[in-house]
Amino acid sequence: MATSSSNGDALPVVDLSPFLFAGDDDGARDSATAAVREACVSTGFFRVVNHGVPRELMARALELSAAFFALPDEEKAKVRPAEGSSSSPLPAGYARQPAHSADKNEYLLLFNPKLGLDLQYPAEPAGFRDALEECYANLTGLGLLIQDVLNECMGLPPGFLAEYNADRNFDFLTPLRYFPATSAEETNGISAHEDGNLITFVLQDGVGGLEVLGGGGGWIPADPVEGSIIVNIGDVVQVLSNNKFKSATHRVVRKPAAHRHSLAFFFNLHGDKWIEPLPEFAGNVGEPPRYRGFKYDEYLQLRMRNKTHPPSRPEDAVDIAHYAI
Ligand SMILES: O=C(O)CCC(=O)C(=O)O
Ligand SMILES: [Fe+2]
Repeated sequence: MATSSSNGDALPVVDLSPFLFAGDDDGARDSATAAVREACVSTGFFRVVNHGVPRELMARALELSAAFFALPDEEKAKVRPAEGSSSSPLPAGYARQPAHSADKNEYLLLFNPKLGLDLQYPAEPAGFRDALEECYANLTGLGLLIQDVLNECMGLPPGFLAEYNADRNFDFLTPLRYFPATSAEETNGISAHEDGNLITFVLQDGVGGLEVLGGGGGWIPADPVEGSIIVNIGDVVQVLSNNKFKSATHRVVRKPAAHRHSLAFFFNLHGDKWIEPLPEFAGNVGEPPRYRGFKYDEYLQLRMRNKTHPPSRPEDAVDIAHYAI
């Protein structure tokens, strides 16, 4: 079976084995592709299994991440390239959300290890850096695979997205730690948002709290299922598809008495790329474009400003509606 909705799982589940192992018939690929398409036009959120990323690596990376975030603040603060010393697309390394932010988490922002940026990867705990680099490589491979599936779902010429999004230097990996909820009212871990990139992968520990906004307006839990990876579609795909494919609205609700750890990987477009609805979803089908064109880096910087200088009113944060026509 290519797809299933396993017992009690609120998310569509897509089995990627037909794409990874030779010998599978086209029918299994077609039904997995159809399941991805259905998820993309409804919520932009699904779960993948048999994705090829080793279970052992996922568990090891999350465990070492918990050990890193348990280090004293002054140790964590060392994992930060000096201001102006680095050429990363966004500020790399360790950061904690500002105290006045509604988001209650701390994170590492890690770019392609091949960029050779000093001090963005932690030296402690032992083995963490290796695990992160392995995750980076594995999740890049998964991004390339899902991108090809999306290309098919969108009915684009073969290899179109792979060529449009061929540069891998703006992808980033973020280990995150959410603080335990302190009261029944104070549970926000990450406010409802959409991701700016193409495709996001989330690996999570057993605590739970990630939720996606369903078509009917209710929040659907993306419960932890060992070995599975959560996939969500981001703004780049929503703009290219002229709103046909949804950039998933999601949030993290904090639980009492437990830190939550996750690893999110953002398969992303290079900042120099121009982005606007593709003719296949606009002019060619008689639809007006729903977004004006923009250089992607402008949007990335505006989004980072939301984090470093959170506006006092959440509705003033810049999101993709900024470019809507
Ligand atoms: O930690 C998670 O589960 C999700 C993180 C997230 O949505 C983000 O960093 O954009
Ligand atoms: Fe997100």
